[in-house]
Amino acid sequence: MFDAQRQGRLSFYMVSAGEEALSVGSASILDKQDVIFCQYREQGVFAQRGFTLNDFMNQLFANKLDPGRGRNMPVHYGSRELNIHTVSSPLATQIPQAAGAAYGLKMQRINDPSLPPRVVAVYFGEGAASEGDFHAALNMAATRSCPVVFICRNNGYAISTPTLEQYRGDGIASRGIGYGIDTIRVDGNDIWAVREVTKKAREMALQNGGKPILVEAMSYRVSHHSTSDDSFAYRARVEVEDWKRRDNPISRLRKYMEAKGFWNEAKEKEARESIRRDVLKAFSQAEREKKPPIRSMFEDVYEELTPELKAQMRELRDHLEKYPDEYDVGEYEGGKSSLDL
Ligand SMILES: Cc1ncc(C[n+]2csc(CCOP(=O)(O)OP(=O)(O)O)c2C)c(N)n1
Repeated sequence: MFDAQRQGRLSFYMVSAGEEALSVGSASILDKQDVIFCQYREQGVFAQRGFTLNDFMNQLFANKLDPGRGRNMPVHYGSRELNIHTVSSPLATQIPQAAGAAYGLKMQRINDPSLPPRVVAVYFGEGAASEGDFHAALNMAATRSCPVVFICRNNGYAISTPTLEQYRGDGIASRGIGYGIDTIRVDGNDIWAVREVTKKAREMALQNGGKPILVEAMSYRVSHHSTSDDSFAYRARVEVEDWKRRDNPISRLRKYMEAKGFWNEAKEKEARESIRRDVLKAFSQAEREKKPPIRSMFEDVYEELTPELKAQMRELRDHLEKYPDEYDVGEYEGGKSSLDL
């Protein structure tokens, strides 16, 4: 998808390479009923929970099958069915929202003890943890004893800011202690360690009516920050190549599986080929799909269109009729007629 952006077929993309163990490993332990808030580099969480290739592609191409109706930038996925709140760009806003959601879950269970125990898991980068929202969220979750697992992905960089310039203390973990929150730091590139820690964190978060837990998972951002970034302007190519080779969570898992006899070169080749085929199929399907109706830009704020919105819609329709050669309305579901009142 990064290459597709370079070919001009997609407006924007963010890669999560190097952080797969962290997102897939933690999500594989969480219950399907648990509520999740992501930052934007947790594709593995979505995939592990059942977000399909078509779901990813429909959002990336902002077509009519995207439940967000094409209103978000690519990579801002969300899924009501999978209990994952929609990714939101302003950094760290998801952290207090997660503390609040966890408080909500706690209150629901106090009112109705027959409800199943659930936690909230929230992911964020070490850069986002410099925002005031991070601190407000931890304090609120600690004082209100909210069942939330804060999962910090410490991947070494916040765009061009290395951790050396991000904080002077001992990373993010030491902050949890200051708020009275049980905290653990884990090797985020070891999928088994991540699973173990998430399992324990979830159990602890549900103890005694609920409490927050902070996990700091150490990893490395192998990719550029996004398609808008060239990371070799601020870090050496050799540093990235070294991390890819020496501490890649996928090759680590592969070596483990090969040693156990679960995996080999033939299986690897077959998997890579079939995954590539599936990705390209979903890609071309989503690319061909129509965009949401133009009308949808006026909808979903009010249950019914207000007189002002109707007037604006009429104005837009008149404008499109006046300049038919300037706009390609054919790529939108229903074309201009979606603007008929
Ligand atoms: C409030 C706010 N400030 C700045 C930005 C611009 N911005 C987007 S991502 C990013 C870096 C975040 O780094 P980190 O939280 O460590 O996550 P990573 O990208 O490393 O996964 C910045 C500064 C933003 N989106 N929102």
